[in-house]
Amino acid sequence: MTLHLDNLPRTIYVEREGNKPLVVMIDQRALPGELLWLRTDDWRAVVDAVKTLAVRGAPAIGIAGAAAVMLAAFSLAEECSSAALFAARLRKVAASVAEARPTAVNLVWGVRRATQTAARALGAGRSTHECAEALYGLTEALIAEDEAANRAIGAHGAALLRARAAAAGRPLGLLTHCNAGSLATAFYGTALGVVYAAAEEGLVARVYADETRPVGQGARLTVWELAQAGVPTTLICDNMAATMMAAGLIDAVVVGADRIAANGDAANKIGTLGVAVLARHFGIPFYVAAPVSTVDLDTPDGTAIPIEERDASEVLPAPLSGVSVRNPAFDVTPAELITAVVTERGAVSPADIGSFAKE
Ligand SMILES: CSC[C@H]1O[C@H](OP(=O)(O)O)[C@H](O)[C@@H]1O
Repeated sequence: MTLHLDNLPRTIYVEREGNKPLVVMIDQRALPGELLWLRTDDWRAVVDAVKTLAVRGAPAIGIAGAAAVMLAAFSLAEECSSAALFAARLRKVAASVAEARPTAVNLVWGVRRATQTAARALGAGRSTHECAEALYGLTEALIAEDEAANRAIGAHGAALLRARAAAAGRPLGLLTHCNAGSLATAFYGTALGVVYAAAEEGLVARVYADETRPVGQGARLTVWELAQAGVPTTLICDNMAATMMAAGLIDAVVVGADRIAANGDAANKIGTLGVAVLARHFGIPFYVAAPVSTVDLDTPDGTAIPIEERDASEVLPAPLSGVSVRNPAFDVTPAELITAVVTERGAVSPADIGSFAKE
């Protein structure tokens, strides 16, 4: 299968306009209709983009978190008369950025990478402007690190699917939920990174993409991304997954994750748990693809993962009197329903993810 990954735009990156740093992000709210870009030097605009899902996906919002702290550092270096005041105000901004969305641990991880870099720079006697420049360098490094991790995840995931395709004697039908693709990362994607790597080996016959209500990351983002890349794709409603599995069309499920607890329980887009239960019923392997930065050793199990409750209007745009709405943006798949977690370091049983991530 000839892929066209060069058709995929980069999701988030940084650039200079003169000396001014800019964060450039695809505004994913406009896809698939329009490819629009947000370009800003204001950290508050980056936080708003995360909150409004203009930029979304665990690794992508981790990078956005670090980038927002970086933009704040450049502004504060101009405003603050002392390093102490700069440090205090940067810490306050960082805390605000980290609160933008609660479930994906990558956001806190990205902000922490930035605050640690800033503390090291200031501790080494660097100026506040030099500290801001160090954060710009960090943001570029995180973007490169993320893409490299995604390509490694893809390779490890393709190895698993190679064995499945060999056993089946044919290319595979895969199901995915939400968007854990290039659009959810700096580039290439995690679950879709596995798809791309496997597709390049001729291991993929077709991807079945859940529409993923209520925000439609599958219907708006995944099918657009896979079509751009040239992967045969079928869009299905979320309530069709069982029928596709019963018809023997699905050989494996590959999804992303927003936070993986120390015991291997994994939080991902709402609806993932249902897919995992169905996969278990039909004897279909269920893979979670995520970088090690998505593993949160401070969260012992899935019950401790904070689940974002988003606005009711995403589910019911016109409120009905007497009708309440729930809109949890994520659910938690227990480790026992996960066949393997595929990371950049390799594939591992979810039960072993804690020790694996510590290495
Ligand atoms: C590669 S992780 C992507 C992950 O993030 C999505 O959530 P959201 O679109 O709300 O940021 C979804 O859970 C994906 O699996």
